[in-house]
Amino acid sequence: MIKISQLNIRFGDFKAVDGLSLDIPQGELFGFLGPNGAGKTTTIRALNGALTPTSGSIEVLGYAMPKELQKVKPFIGYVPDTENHYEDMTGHENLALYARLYGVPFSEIDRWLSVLQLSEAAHVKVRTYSKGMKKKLLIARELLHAPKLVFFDEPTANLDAHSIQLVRRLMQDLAAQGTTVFLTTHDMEEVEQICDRVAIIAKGKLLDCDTPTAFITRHAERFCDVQYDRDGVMVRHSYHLDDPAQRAALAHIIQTEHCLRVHSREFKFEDVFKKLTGEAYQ
Ligand SMILES: Nc1ncnc2c1ncn2[C@@H]1O[C@H](COP(=O)(O)OP(=O)(O)OP(=O)(O)O)[C@@H](O)[C@H]1O
Repeated sequence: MIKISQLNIRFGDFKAVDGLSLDIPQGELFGFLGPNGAGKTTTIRALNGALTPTSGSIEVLGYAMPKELQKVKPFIGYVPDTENHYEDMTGHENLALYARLYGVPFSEIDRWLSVLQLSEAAHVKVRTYSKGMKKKLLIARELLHAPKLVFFDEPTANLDAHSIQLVRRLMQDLAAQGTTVFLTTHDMEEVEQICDRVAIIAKGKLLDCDTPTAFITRHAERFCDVQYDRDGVMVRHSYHLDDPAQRAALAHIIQTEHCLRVHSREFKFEDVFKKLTGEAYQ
């Protein structure tokens, strides 16, 4: 579905993407993560054919990019992180423009407005829409032509809790139906909740690629926090459970001290991300 081999993208002397290789099968909900400036948007632009790589190769749906962009374009949806609607037109009119462009029946407009819970606002000018409504209209627009691959750039930023759940479920449904979902997000809870596989990049380089669970298992640092009362003074201490000496020290404290609290720390995907991208866990 997507095959990236040894991708390099330079801006002058600056390497924005550095030797990136990825293989993403059809129907996968793939998370593409990295700190600010890591090279995510640059990579997505190359995958969309908006930018020609310095070297390396990209294949999307079996077509070479950017050479065969026109052939692959009808099968791709791209939900950018900023809206670009015609504000003086209604939501329905905005979608109608795209429906005509892609030869999609108008019944699909009503269906997608309903899926994104925008039916009531269908005939209201987009100018009056809230930020969240504009984002949802953007998603409806990019799904209208039933693409086989959809790029979502921060789709749940600025959405309320209800809409976040709606959009996350929608991405999961799309993947379950065989659409490949390429998701960029800074929301680590989202990644843990919905992604099948995740790639983390930093400074243009791939750090690791796997399932969220495998990331946690491989990179987890296990800590136990203890509080005990020693002669009327509250002592707090953390033990690294991967260190045999600290495990023994913890066992000793539990046996000999009056422990008030023994608490193993939860290691989340966010902690893995921070660890891999340079922010220490402790
Ligand atoms: N057209 C350009 N010319 C020069 N440098 C660029 C250009 N586009 C991007 N860059 C640089 O490439 C690097 C990667 O940028 P990119 O936008 O891909 O990062 P990102 O991972 O999407 O970041 P964010 O999470 O902040 O959106 C940055 O240092 C950016 O300044």
